[in-house]
Amino acid sequence: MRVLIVGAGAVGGYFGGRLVEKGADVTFLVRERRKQELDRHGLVIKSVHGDAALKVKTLLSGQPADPFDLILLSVKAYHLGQTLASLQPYVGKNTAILPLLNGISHLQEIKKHFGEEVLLGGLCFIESTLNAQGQVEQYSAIHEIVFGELHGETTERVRQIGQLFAGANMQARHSRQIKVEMWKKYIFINAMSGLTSLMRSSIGPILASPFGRETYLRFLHEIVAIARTQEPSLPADLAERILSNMEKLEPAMKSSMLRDMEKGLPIETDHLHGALIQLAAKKMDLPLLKTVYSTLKIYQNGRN
Ligand SMILES: NC(=O)C1=CN([C@@H]2O[C@H](COP(=O)(O)OP(=O)(O)OC[C@H]3O[C@@H](n4cnc5c(N)ncnc54)[C@H](OP(=O)(O)O)[C@@H]3O)[C@@H](O)[C@H]2O)C=CC1
Ligand SMILES: CC(C)(CO)C(=O)C(=O)O
Repeated sequence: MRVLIVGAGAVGGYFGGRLVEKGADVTFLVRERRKQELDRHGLVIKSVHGDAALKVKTLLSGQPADPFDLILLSVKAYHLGQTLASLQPYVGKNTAILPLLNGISHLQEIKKHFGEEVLLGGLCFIESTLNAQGQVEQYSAIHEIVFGELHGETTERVRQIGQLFAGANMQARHSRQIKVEMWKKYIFINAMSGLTSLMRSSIGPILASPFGRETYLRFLHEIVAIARTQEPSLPADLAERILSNMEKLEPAMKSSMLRDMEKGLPIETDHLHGALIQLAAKKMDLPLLKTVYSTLKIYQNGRN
């Protein structure tokens, strides 16, 4: 299976690197600066699961290549539009696109470009970032991809993708309910990125602060209320379940959004918080979600 990883950043670099380590046929679609970095130093992973320094194949957008069997999409949401436009030559009638972005609205955007057939549902659980040397740093025990057909069937291509990941130094799981799982991850990350970025803290001190737990639960309730209008099969007690899972996480855990803010980088608040507000009925009362979104927009506009 020929695999194209689009974006050799914290997510694409990590999972793509784990596939290269396994011996899979992997190419990274990158931009000029990242290409030079990878050509000069290789793809370096510093991880709690073991370090790696790998020689990798790269492709610059516009360079000729046959369509790939699988495209793993791992760019930030604010780069998606221009990235999709550059992918056209590499998408053929047998290509599957597996997006690993946080959020939901990118599914529509990908469909608009390439139609419904190519698109799989996907998400990942990993805590990783690129350091100043362009090395992938990966911190906590979890390093998992979840994937599946949006219609839920177990097709030949998802079987093949399962085989691709099998034996690599990472976890991968096929889901027959990938859309629901994407919504659950979206709710989880919406709340986690929102509050860790708003309070500029990892999760432990937030939950331990005087009204931290209460605020977290209220925020989750707002988010779950919107999500259930879109995906009614989500359980009514999801906010409580997510909070109880959050309490089991390592207290030092941060969202990738907070890590990006600490580096002064752009953030995905339009894609995560803004897109959710757009899905909400006008009459819904969303004080926390709107506070988070407007605070993060102040950061974003300040950068601009
Ligand atoms: N990091 C994490 O812990 C997690 C992140 N996620 C999600 O995964 C997605 C990716 O995040 P992450 O990996 O952290 O982001 P990064 O910024 O680390 O990586 C994105 C990469 O995409 C590259 N890129 C941007 N545009 C293009 C393009 N047109 N062609 C080729 N490459 C391009 C950037 O390269 P360049 O150097 O050229 O700018 C960059 O290296 C996000 O939606 C995020 O929310 C999900 C779970 C965990
Ligand atoms: C919370 C985490 C690390 C889980 O994968 C994540 O998705 C992110 O920070 O973007």
